[in-house]
Amino acid sequence: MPRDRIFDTPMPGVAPFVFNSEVARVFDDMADRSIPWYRQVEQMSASLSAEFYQAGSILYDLGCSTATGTILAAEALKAKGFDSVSLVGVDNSPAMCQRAREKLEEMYGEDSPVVIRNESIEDTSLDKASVILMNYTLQFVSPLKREALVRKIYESLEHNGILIVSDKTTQSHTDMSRIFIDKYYDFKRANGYSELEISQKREALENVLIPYSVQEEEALFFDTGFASVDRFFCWYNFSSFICLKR
Ligand SMILES: C[S@@+](CC[C@H](N)C(=O)[O-])C[C@H]1O[C@@H](n2cnc3c(N)ncnc32)[C@H](O)[C@@H]1O
Ligand SMILES: O=C(O)C(=O)C[C@]1(C(=O)O)C=C[C@@H](O)C=C1
Repeated sequence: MPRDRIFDTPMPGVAPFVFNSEVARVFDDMADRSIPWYRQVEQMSASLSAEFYQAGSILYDLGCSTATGTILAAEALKAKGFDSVSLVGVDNSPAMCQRAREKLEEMYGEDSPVVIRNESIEDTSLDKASVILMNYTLQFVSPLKREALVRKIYESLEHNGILIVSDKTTQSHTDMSRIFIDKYYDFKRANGYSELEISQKREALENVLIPYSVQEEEALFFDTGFASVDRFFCWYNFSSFICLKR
């Protein structure tokens, strides 16, 4: 797996973070070293997906990147005993879609249960959806567009369908946000990122990754109409939610 060294040389002016080919090439390592308990959260998302997937329906993975979570979900559905499963990964980065298709080809050859769409999640159609995954992606959608997007997701879901969302969050008080962010930077240091990498990435993500508080995120899902909204994972400034439509 190629190592993420994107921010390890001094940059005179740090450009806003984009999911380009440079990022796509190292994304799996970046996610492993930058997202707390990344593989476990993806596995938990896959396992919950298998509980709620309905035969004949489609699982969507919005902002699928290199399809790591999509593949885990496909495997969890198959392990649950569904004869035929259908999954759609959506990402607006051509480089991410290309990497996702390469991984799917390696894993399944001609028989992939996953189709990758290079589209924006705002525009993509979500027919026959029983499970929608949106891990670490809503935080990159403009706050002005989040409500409309979650409404579209809610309306697309079948009865008893679920939305799973993971995001970086702020806390209910700025002092606590600061402490949690410090803990997060300790985590990055422990995973081999230097002070330069941490500070340049922080600059690149400013106004690109816009976190909501846990309360704002929960309110967004409840206000859209979800019958239940529960956190199934929390680590300092990262949370994962499962939202059920009744
Ligand atoms: C942090 S990554 C998501 C990781 C992935 N869900 C996982 O769990 O491994 C965010 C992804 O969302 C995609 N993305 C951001 N905004 C998008 C949009 N409006 N439409 C489609 N994809 C989007 C980016 O290209 C990127 O690949
Ligand atoms: O906030 C940071 O510094 C991060 O690196 C987090 C984060 C994320 O949560 O999506 C940002 C970009 C990459 O996609 C991987 C990790």
